[in-house]
Amino acid sequence: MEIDRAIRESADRRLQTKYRNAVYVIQRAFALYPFKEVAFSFNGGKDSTVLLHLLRAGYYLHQDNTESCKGDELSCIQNCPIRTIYFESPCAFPEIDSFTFDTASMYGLQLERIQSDFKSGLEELMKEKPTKAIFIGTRIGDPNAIGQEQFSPSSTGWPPFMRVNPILDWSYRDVWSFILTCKVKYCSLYDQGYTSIGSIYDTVPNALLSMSDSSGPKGSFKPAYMLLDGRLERAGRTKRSASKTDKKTDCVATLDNGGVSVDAGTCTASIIVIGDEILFGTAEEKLGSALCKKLHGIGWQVSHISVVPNEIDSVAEEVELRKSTTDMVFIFGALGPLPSDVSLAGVAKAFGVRLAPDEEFEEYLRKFIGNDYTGDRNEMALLPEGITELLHHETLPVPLIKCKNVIVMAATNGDELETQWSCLLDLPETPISVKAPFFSLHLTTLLSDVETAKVLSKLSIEFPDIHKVCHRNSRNGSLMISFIAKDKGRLDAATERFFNSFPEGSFSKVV
Ligand SMILES: Cc1cc2nc3c(=O)[nH]c(=O)nc-3n(C[C@H](O)[C@H](O)[C@H](O)COP(=O)(O)O)c2cc1C
Ligand SMILES: Nc1ncnc2c1ncn2[C@@H]1O[C@H](COP(=O)(O)OP(=O)(O)OP(=O)(O)O)[C@@H](O)[C@H]1O
Ligand SMILES: [Mg+2]
Repeated sequence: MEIDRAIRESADRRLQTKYRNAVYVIQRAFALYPFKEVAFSFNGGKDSTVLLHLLRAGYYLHQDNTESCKGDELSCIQNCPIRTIYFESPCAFPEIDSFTFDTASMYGLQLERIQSDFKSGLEELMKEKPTKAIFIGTRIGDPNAIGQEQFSPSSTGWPPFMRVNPILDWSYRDVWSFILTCKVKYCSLYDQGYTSIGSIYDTVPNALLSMSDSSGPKGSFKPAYMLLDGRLERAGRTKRSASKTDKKTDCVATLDNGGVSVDAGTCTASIIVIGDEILFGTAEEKLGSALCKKLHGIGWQVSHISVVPNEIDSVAEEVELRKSTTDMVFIFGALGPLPSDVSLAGVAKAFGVRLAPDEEFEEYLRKFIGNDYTGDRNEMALLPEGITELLHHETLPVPLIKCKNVIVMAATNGDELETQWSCLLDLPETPISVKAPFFSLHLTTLLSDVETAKVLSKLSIEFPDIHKVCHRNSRNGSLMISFIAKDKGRLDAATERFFNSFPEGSFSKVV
């Protein structure tokens, strides 16, 4: 069978492994479900094109080989008459439509064209023809891949079937290595700079493949397989706005402040420090406090700093709690190859996903660590599956890791934090938006706690929006009081009311 032969004859060990694993998943599915109750979701895209040929290989290997291919060329090519569903749309590219139809007819696929949306289309399909499993070309990194495994039951609210994702762990590069190694046809749009294809309204060629600057005529693009950084595969897809349930929408409205974009509201952060060394008293916690200062400096409010032991469950519990109550969670510590380095496992557990090898991160580590970095199963390259974004800045040897609204900081001291923080803010698409600043007034007084307490309590009722922070450095020394707020007018009104409640000269301002 030509696909199996092409892969076996190639010298690409990585591709051979990916191929073997995907074909194994396909063979398992063919063994588990009756062939008539299995469908292939095919849309002419590159991922489903790869899947088509894997299915042909998997079906060929699953069957008695002599049965399925008797030397007749046509029967060998059309060896997998699998039910194939295509959800048609008036917004699809004509090139996608024609490639889908031509390919289905060339390989003898039993095409079922569906005119409604995915969910209602599948509901209808299930009524007409029992369907137990559907092969889908979803890959890690696709927005809908989060939490999926190679076999994942359809979601609640969807008709019941098994989603079979044989190429879930394939990278962008794996997809193109397969297509080019097997020399199979693909949709012509990929030769015009499209790297991931949605509808005609939300898809343009990937600007990273543009040749207008140097190598080619204006307005032309290199083919999709020339894209070096697979993470930018969806750069030609216009972004959807954040969902209403996404807490980050609180931070969306922006004011323009002399060229620096400043968000109007406040964002909240929590900081989790993972450190047995702190809990055992052998080291002091410094990074949390330093980051707190930095966040305050850009108008963010830190609502919680915690120190947890180096245990997966403790980290997972804390992350789970904080990720849903604050806009951003920052984690320090427990990052690396040591047994105590549990931060990423804790984050994965908190989000209910597994740790999976990340090819891009692996490459950064290999460059950074060099010869000591061995094998593609190195544990340091295992990242929470489907939720990880690498935040790369040219100053950093290895990108920072962001999983949804959790950022795992690699800093182990103040200097490193300084660098990573600057890089984080300097990213073109930084997840940390600068907010309107806090205004504050800091005072000291020799008045007793009892004398000030009553006035402060009354002030809290009238000015609940003003933070009042009181502390002392010694029991007999002066009391320090800070008033902090975003609204300068309210801050002035509150402090004036406060001053008026005491004899003149009771307070000194601290600059
Ligand atoms: C055959 C098939 C099965 C799907 N099953 C589910 C599902 O069980 N749960 C779900 O939330 N979405 C399901 N989807 C929708 C996909 O998650 C996703 O929204 C769709 O592929 C569109 O991707 P896009 O928004 O990136 O274009 C399914 C889609 C297809 C084609
Ligand atoms: N209109 C559709 N009809 C049938 N299956 C679809 C459709 N849209 C998506 N799918 C399924 O979802 C998978 C993932 O879609 P996705 O758009 O990410 O990949 P692709 O279209 O194969 O490649 P690309 O990322 O280049 O667009 C497809 O491989 C296919 O299995
Ligand atoms: Mg697509």
